[in-house]
Amino acid sequence: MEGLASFRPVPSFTSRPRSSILGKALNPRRGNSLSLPSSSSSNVRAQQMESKDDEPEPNEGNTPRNILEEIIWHKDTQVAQLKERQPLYSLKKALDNAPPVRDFIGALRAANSRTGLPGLIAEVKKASPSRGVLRENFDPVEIAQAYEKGGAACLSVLADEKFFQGSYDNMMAIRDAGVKCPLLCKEFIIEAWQIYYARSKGADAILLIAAVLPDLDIKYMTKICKMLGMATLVEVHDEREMDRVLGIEEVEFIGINNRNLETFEVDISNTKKLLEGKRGEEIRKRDIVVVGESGLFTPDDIAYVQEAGVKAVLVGESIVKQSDPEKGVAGLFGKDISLKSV
Ligand SMILES: O=P(O)(O)OC[C@@H](O)[C@@H](O)c1c[nH]c2ccccc12
Repeated sequence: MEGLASFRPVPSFTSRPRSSILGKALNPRRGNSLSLPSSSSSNVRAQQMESKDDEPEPNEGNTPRNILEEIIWHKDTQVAQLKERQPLYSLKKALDNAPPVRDFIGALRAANSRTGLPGLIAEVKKASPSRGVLRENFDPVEIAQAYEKGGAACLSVLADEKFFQGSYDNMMAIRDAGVKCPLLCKEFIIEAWQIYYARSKGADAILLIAAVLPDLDIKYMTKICKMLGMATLVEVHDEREMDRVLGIEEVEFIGINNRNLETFEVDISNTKKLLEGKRGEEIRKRDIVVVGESGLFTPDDIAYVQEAGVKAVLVGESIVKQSDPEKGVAGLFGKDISLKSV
């Protein structure tokens, strides 16, 4: 597989990566369906759904097989357009004006030792493909400030517009409003260009999804983040992905998503399963910070994933839905974890 790593050195990166998910079946750049517009892909899907046959339709590689593929497909087209407007060389210049990077992992560790509970990455999330709109009156800055007051160590800000109704403007507005929590840019990253873009918009950390990227890309992108002073949260969902990611020595920050991004099923015992036995041992030995992600609603849920070995949690729905997200944080942990509580 031709990965990003083959395009090193970093500064001259211009080529497009081939992410594993694109390569699997539906790279829109390959085969007969170059840059298929989403409208036509949904037409194809609609036709397939009308089929009376229960057998899965043979996928010609011209329609996404699940939501994650659909998102990645769309992202691919979107990034190509953005890159044209702002090529890497000009993006790199813009980095000089970006706000200084904050220590994302350090903030989580500090919160963990301060409270004795997992550090909270509170997510500024308006909507998701699985849950629809979570909050109608959505003021990202107000929510971010409430999370911070409530004791969140870090924030995650959705940047994807089409599927999550997020934006980079939200991230910048939160930074400009004086919020001190380090920011994770919640985006579907398929190209190194996006990392520079996220940094230029004030991100302190990015997410890499193991289901989307081959190992070489994860390794290469992690190195770029390090060079930029950012943290890289590498997200896994199953044992196979965890083992792949543990095989990459640069990785020091892992998220276990309890939600399957292909089916949307959520099961918080996934965090426990992936931290059992040898995997957990290695994680402790390497002092990797693990984040329990998705589907966490109650103090019992937090205690359960903490017991499993996480030092941090990533929470969106349960706190963003509260009329007062600051109180939502206290409710989630079963106690006041704000700075004023100690
Ligand atoms: O709203 P929840 O269930 O608390 O989940 C938050 C976060 O884990 C989830 O938004 C998430 C985790 N990994 C992702 C990758 C892409 C988009 C979203 C996500």
